[in-house]
Amino acid sequence: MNGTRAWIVWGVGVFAYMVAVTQRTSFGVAGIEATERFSATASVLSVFTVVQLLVYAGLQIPVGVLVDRFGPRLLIAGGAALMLAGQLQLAAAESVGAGILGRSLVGAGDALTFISVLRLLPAWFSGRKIPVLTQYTGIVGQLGQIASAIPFAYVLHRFGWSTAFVSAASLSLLALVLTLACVRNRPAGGEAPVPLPLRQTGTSLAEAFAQPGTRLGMWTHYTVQFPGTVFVMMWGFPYLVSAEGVSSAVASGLMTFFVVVAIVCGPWMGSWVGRHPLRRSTMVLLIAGAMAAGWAAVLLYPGPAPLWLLVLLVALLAIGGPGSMIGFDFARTYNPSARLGTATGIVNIGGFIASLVSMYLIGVVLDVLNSSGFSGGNLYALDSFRIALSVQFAVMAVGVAGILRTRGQIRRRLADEGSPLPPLRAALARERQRRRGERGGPGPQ
Ligand SMILES: N[C@@H](Cc1c[nH]cn1)C(=O)NCC(=O)O
Repeated sequence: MNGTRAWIVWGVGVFAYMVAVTQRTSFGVAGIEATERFSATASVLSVFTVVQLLVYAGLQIPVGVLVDRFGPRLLIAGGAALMLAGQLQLAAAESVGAGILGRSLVGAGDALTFISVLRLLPAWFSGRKIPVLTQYTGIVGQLGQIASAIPFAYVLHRFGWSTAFVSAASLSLLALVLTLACVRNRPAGGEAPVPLPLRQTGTSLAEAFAQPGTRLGMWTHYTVQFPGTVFVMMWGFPYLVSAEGVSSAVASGLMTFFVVVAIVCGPWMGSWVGRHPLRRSTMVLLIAGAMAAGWAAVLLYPGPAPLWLLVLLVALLAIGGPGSMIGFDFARTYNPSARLGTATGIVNIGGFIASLVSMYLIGVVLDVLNSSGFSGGNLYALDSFRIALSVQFAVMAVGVAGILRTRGQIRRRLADEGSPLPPLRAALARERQRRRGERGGPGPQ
């Protein structure tokens, strides 16, 4: 199944996703210009991002249902068309309302893209390649963030607002044309999943949600995706610069390091998941524990944290991106192909809901501490951030509880079906023997 054609289809799909990430992150780069163009305060500007993320999260389940019904090609093309329209609208917008309309269109187009690209994988590839390619899809997509941080920012500063957003829009036009020309839902002669009658769509959604594997995927995505998203999309920069006292250049360097770590870890995690499908949730819990330990170390450090500790924190937060992709692997392995898009949509909501809730709560706590006088007039004081960022432990605890509950349900089902999960110690011993065997040592006794 994995011929040249499959690589072309996946390559174009990933390009479309990378362009979606560029459009998603382009507005963040243009914050200062946006303040001037729309004569808006910081909180009005944050509405642009919140609305965009709300549209994105709100559309995940409808998009999942649509991708099962109409196939990924139409949705990836539709996503590119919406983002093209959104960025052109933003290029011309001169009022806050017109700008928010543009960002909403971008959020909607973005929502259509990622789960549709993931939906191409089981149609064009097989076996252990799928978790690895799932990781690569996420990784290559993140390069879109670099495209908005460097070339988009250059065009914005050199040629101005409208030229920059029209240039960004042209990337979506290219993605649209390439998708229509190269992407097919499945190989020629491949079996098309029988589309469900419309009235069964609700049943399929309920069945996807009732499957504990889907909910395990959703809680996985919820638990390990949000700390990195909150850091990169909203609070990381003000925290590093205003509270920890690092320079803007160092803060930018740490943000770039974040992308690099996610890129380096993804393939390794994909192949690990392919080899240990029964230990995926353990890996997720380890990642969550490491992220919580990283934040605890930084927040409890007396005074500003040393740079090495901030570097370690950023590395741990970055691992959450590839870690959250394990959630999609749960959706794929526990659902039949006909409702895979729906299940993927449910999973993808998790991390974005947790991110929105955390971003909002951190802002509220900072505001309350400032208006009570605790912050001494500095909204972004280190001690205020220590308290506000601790909100994330509570959000994460909810996710960990969800993971433990759903994985317990799955394990009980496996035991009832007569194939209980072997203890972790036995699995690790088997893995050691396998490695010894690979190195030419004595094989299993
Ligand atoms: N977890 C992210 C993608 C990712 C992969 N590696 C680092 N980040 C995710 O869920 N993405 C959904 C999307 O639409 O981007």
